[in-house]
Amino acid sequence: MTGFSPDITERLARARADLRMGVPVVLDGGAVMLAAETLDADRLAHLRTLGGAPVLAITSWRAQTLKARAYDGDLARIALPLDVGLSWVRSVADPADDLRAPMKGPLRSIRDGNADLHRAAIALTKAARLLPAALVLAIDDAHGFAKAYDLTLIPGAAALDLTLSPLRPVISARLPLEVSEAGRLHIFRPDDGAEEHYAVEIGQPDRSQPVLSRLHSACFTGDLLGSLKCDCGPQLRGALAQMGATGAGVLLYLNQEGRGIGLANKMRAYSLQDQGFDTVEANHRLGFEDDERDFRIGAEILKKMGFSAVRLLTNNPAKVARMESCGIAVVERVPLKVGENSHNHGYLATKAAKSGHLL
Ligand SMILES: Nc1nc2c(ncn2[C@@H]2O[C@H](COP(=O)(O)OP(=O)(O)OP(=O)(O)O)[C@@H](O)[C@H]2O)c(=O)[nH]1
Ligand SMILES: [Zn+2]
Repeated sequence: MTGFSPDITERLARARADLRMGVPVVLDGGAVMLAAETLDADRLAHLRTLGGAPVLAITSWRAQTLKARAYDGDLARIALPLDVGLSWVRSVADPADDLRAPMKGPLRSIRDGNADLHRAAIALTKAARLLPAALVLAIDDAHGFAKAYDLTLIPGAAALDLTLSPLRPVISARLPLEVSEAGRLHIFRPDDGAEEHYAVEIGQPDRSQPVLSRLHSACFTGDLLGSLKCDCGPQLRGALAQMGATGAGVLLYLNQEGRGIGLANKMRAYSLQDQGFDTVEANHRLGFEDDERDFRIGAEILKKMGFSAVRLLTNNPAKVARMESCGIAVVERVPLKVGENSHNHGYLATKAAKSGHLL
């Protein structure tokens, strides 16, 4: 019982908002962190006055591109040299200028300190949809430090805890659509203050039978702008059309833009793709996994709506496996091959070759 005080989930939501503004966050367990992307000169100067040995925590993907050592598996910790400023931090975190100015180093990786706290710091920057890089300084008295500077304090372990925030149905209303007049839009809101997700229900699907279903990940560029770089827009409309034609279905619109890295990072990935990297390489150069989505959200919404079995519209076998592992039976994979063009041909081929998508 915390009464008026924010619980851990709510503190994490605050921490994400703080990091997006450039405000430091304190990790219980002994560290203060700042997101590399939103760091400014003033706060970097302040960090310097605190003494100690700040490190820039990056993922091993990013370290690989920078040819820096990653001693902790998925994590690399780079010592912050004494004589560097904001532009050094930015250039380690952001691959935009890698090709133009490849030398950031030599970068000295460290082995000491609490690796889990550094991991938590990176997880928080990802959750804030920023570049996955955090400046971290060990401190002795986390509680006192947070109080002195009026900073959000979170248990470091909470950022590493992958439990799914509960999702609550907010409202649903009738929504006649071009594909079917019997449409209904449901809104689901996570307790942790993150993005809402939507379910479009077509007709009145029988809850005791497998429902024709699509888990669609948000793609602002494809869904709304008609981008030719991917196949999302035609897949969205194609899935709805099939549901309309058969009279029943449920399309989940999951706000996990850019396979979970956010629109700004997706545009960074597009910019790298213009330099010749493919969709998977671009994610890795930025420091991300190739897919950062959490499909438990989709499974949770289906269960909340009373569905336990689906005929899943997808070309992605990993999606099928993740639904099954979350307790949703996928009785059939229904292929959804639409929207191939000369611009997205390479993208679709890369997904087939590297991500296991079926052509
Ligand atoms: N990071 C990144 N995300 C992309 C890129 N192109 C599209 N996306 C995002 O990828 C998501 C769509 O995922 P896809 O990999 O196309 O397809 P899928 O959902 O895995 O599989 P299907 O069910 O077959 O469509 C959307 O969130 C898009 O915003 C890209 O080049 N980089
Ligand atoms: Zn897309």
